[in-house]
Formats: sequence, structure tokens, C-alpha cells
Amino acid sequence: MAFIHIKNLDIFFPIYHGDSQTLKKQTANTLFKLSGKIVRDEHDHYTVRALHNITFSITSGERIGLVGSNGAGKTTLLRAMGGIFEPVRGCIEIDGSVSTLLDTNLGMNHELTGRENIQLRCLYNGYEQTKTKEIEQNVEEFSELGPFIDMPIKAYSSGMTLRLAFGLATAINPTILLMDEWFMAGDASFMEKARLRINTMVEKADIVVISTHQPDIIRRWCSRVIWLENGEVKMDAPPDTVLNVYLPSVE
Ligand SMILES: Nc1ncnc2c1ncn2[C@@H]1O[C@H](COP(=O)(O)OP(=O)(O)OP(=O)(O)O)[C@@H](O)[C@H]1O
Repeated sequence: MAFIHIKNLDIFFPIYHGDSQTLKKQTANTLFKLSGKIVRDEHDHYTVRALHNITFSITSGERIGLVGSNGAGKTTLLRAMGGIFEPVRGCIEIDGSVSTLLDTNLGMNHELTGRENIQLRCLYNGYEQTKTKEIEQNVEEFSELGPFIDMPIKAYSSGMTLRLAFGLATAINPTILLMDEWFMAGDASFMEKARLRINTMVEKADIVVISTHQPDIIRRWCSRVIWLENGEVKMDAPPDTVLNVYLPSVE
């Protein structure tokens, strides 16, 4: 049974030149400090406190919506659960295979072709040749890149990179799916195909965590909502309970 256990999680980012004396930087830092997000660490350096004292558990079958204003910490939390950021304090315990739909550049080598990137990802996941071939065909068909599949990614447009990254991430059915809603942005025909693929993935996954600003997505997909504000959990409850308080606060 898949699970995610997070206990007392803190994630800080160091800010280089945070103590610089230019007027512009001083003003920005003062505003940030007033919001409580910039703190001094034990070495007297400034850090942005992206997540603070986060504790919750997600069990098999749950579909979590992460909400919160810009900078609340949603992406940082998804990245921490995806193993991209290490906890500064606290711990994250995960059981299950994790797939992330967070950033088209994650794990992509821009010097390699689309096909080589697919093969590299399969190698990383430890897939044998038959499965790799299957995934390669699946992504090639879905992404509709034509001859570009054999061109280096650095020659792709942002839409083409999105198609490849999306196709690759959704060709593998994980037990835990972590997703940022912006990943669903794209042209209309792509969106239709993307939606179908995501629906299948969401249905098959044991656990889904999606960061979103859209109440429709939450009502449609989520069984529970975690509201983050200033890097902390403000509310953790069923969708209607959270949306009834959250939506009026952002209107
Ligand atoms: N690499 C980084 N370096 C420094 N600060 C960062 C970094 N990444 C995020 N932050 C800071 O951490 C905080 C949380 O950011 P995060 O991107 O997780 O918010 P979010 O809720 O996803 O916002 P949005 O809805 O705008 O995408 C913000 O104050 C942000 O400025």
C-alpha cells in the first residue's frame, strides 16, 4: 500500500547577497522579512523559509489538492515529495513509485535527442529493452514530434518540449503521481489528448497530489485539500470545507 508520511518538514533556500546594502535589495529584504519568510540561519546568512513544520500523512486511495496563494510553498512541497529537494529539517517517508509532472526540464538533457532522452529515462528506471521500446513508441506517437524526435531537445519550441516531457511522464504509470496544474497548459488539441492521458493516470495511481488554483480541478478530482500559506499548513480537510474558507479569502 502506497503512502507518504511527512514529519516536521522545513525547507529553506539560501539567498546569496541577501545582506547586500543596495537600496533596492534592502527594501525587498525588509518587505520579505516583515512577511516572516526571510530568516537568518546559525551562520548569520539570510534564507527564504519556503516550508516550515509541515506534518501530514497521505494514504493509498487519496487524491490531494494543494492550494495557497503565490509563494505559499506548493511547488516546493511537491518537489520535496518528488525527492528533488532534500529536507533541511524533518523527514519524508514514501512507499511507492513516484512520477512527477512538475517541470518540463526536469531530468531532460537538452543536448540529446527526444528519443535518447526517452531511452535514458527508461535506463534510469531500470526497464529492460522490450519495455523501453514500448515506451519509446508510445511517447513518439503521443508527442507527434515527427522527425523532431531524433533532433536535440535544444532545437525544440517550448510547446514541443512540453509534449515530449508530458508524453514521457505519462507513459509510465506510477503508484504516486505529483503534479503541478500548469503542466496541463498547452494548445487546445493537445489539452484534449493530455486530459485523457491524465485521467487514466489519475485513475490508475494509488495517490495523487496536485497543486492548483482552480476549484473545478479540486471538485472533480480531489478527496482532500491541503491549504498552504506562508510555508505552513493552514487547513487540511475535505474539499468543500477548505474551499468554503479559501475561495472567499482570495476573491
Ligand atoms: N530556488 C529557490 N530559491 C530561493 N527561494 C525560492 C526558490 N524556490 C522557491 N523559493 C521561495 O520559496 C517560497 C515558496 O515558493 P513555491 O514556488 O513553492 O510557491 P508556490 O506556492 O508554488 O507558488 P506559485 O503558486 O506562485 O507557483 C517562495 O517564497 C519562493 O520565493
